[in-house]
Amino acid sequence: MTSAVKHGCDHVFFVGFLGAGKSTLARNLGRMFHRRFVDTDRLVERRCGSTVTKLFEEFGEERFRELETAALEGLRGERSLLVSCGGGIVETPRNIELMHDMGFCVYLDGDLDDSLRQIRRSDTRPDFRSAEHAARLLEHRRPLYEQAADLTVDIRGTSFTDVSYTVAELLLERGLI
Ligand SMILES: Nc1ncnc2c1ncn2[C@@H]1O[C@H](COP(=O)(O)OP(=O)(O)OP(=O)(O)O)[C@@H](O)[C@H]1O
Ligand SMILES: O=C(O)C1=C[C@@H](O)[C@@H](O)[C@H](O)C1
Ligand SMILES: [Mg+2]
Repeated sequence: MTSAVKHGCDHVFFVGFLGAGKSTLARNLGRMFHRRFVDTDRLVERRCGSTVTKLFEEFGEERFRELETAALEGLRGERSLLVSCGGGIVETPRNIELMHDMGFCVYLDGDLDDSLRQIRRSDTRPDFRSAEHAARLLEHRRPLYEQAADLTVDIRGTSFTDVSYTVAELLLERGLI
C-alpha cells in the first residue's frame, strides 16, 4: 500500500486529447506490470450494450457524459486499475473529483498534429469534426486536463514505446505501480 492510496482505491488514470495514446499506454503498462487496464469508453459501451457513436447519435452528448460518470463511479469497488479515459472526461467537473478521489491522474500532453495524424484512420468519432474544431477543443480542454493532472507528461515528439517507459519510471518512482 502506498501513501497515494485514497479511499481504498489506487487506480492510475490517463487523460489527454483524442489520439494522444492513452489506451496504448494503459495497455502497455498493464502488460509490463501485470496490472488490469480498462478504458472508460469501453466500460460505457459494455454497460449500455451500444457503441459510443450510437450513444451520441441516439441520446446526445449530455447523456453520454452521465454514462461516463456512472462508469467512473463503478470503479470504486475495484483495485489497482490502469484506466485510459475518454478524451472528454474532464468536461464533467465531477469526473475530475472522482479521479482525484480514486487514485492518481496522468495527463499526456501532446501535440495537436500528432493527435490528428493518429486518429486519421478513425471514421466513426463523434468527438472529431474538423481540424479547426479540434484545435479549439484542445484550447478549451488543456486547462481542464491540467486541473485533473497529478502529473503532466510532455509527450511531444516521443514514440509510443518511449512514452510507456518514461511513464513507467515516473509511476515506479512514486510507488504507484
Ligand atoms: N506503437 C504505435 N505506433 C504508431 N501508432 C500507434 C501505436 N500505438 C497506437 N498507434 C496509433 O495511434 C492511435 C491512437 O492511440 P490510442 O488509441 O492509444 O490513443 P488514445 O489517446 O487512447 O485515443 P482515443 O482518443 O481514440 O481514445 C491508434 O489508434 C493507432 O492508430
Ligand atoms: O473527446 C471527446 O469528447 C470524446 C472522446 C472519446 O474518447 C469518446 O469518449 C467520445 O467520442 C467523446
Ligand atoms: Mg483510447
